[in-house]
Amino acid sequence: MTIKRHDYPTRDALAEALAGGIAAVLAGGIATQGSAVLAVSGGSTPKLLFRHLASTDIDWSRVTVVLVDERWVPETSDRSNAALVRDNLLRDRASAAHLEPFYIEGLDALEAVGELSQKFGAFQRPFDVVILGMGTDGHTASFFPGGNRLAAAIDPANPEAVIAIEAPGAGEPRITLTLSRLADARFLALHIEGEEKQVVLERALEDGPVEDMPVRAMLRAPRQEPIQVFWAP
Ligand SMILES: O=C(O)[C@H](O)[C@@H](O)[C@H](O)[C@H](O)COP(=O)(O)O
Repeated sequence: MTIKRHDYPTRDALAEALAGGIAAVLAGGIATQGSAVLAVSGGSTPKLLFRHLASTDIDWSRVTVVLVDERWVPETSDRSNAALVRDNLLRDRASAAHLEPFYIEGLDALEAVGELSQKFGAFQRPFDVVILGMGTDGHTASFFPGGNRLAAAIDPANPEAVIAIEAPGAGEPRITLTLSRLADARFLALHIEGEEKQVVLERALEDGPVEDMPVRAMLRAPRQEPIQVFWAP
């Protein structure tokens, strides 16, 4: 397992640096492929990062933004990751980017999986950039301890792009990109903040079952490049 730590004195300094790094990788993807895919997490941590990223000067019209995972709620819900991205990332210069959300009105997460798997399975591989978060229970994406499809979600040989998952700590049912779609990203960052998450990360880096702390599956995934861990107090 290789990680590279990037520690910053403040969350704002972290957001500025990480936004700059993401923008550079996306610009490289656009230059070489003509377009780029950025996969982002929801939750509370990425808001400041999104604000910084939105003002970076790249050709956002060539960027497709996808969600690492989504809570199965409409965009009118304040739990919607798609709404978080629309409100905080798809603005300023980044308003030209295209968001490909997961939520489909009228279907539950399980019913939507077939259509979503097809759609997201057809996306270019690998993604240019994947930004992960982490919960204090050791989940990342929607790979939750006790998740009903956790084994399939973190199976590196699973050919499916997305999976529906429910877990005691997850709130509503969720849709998540699978580990196999996330782990081969050209630039893969774990964005965590606060002392508590630092301690959780240290525990995750120790030996122990992935089922207890599913972020381990990502930290242990074989990669050419290290996972870039961005942390601020
Ligand atoms: O939709 C989600 O909940 C996420 O994508 C999830 O994996 C998130 O990254 C972590 O739960 C951290 O969340 P916080 O940033 O709120 O601590």
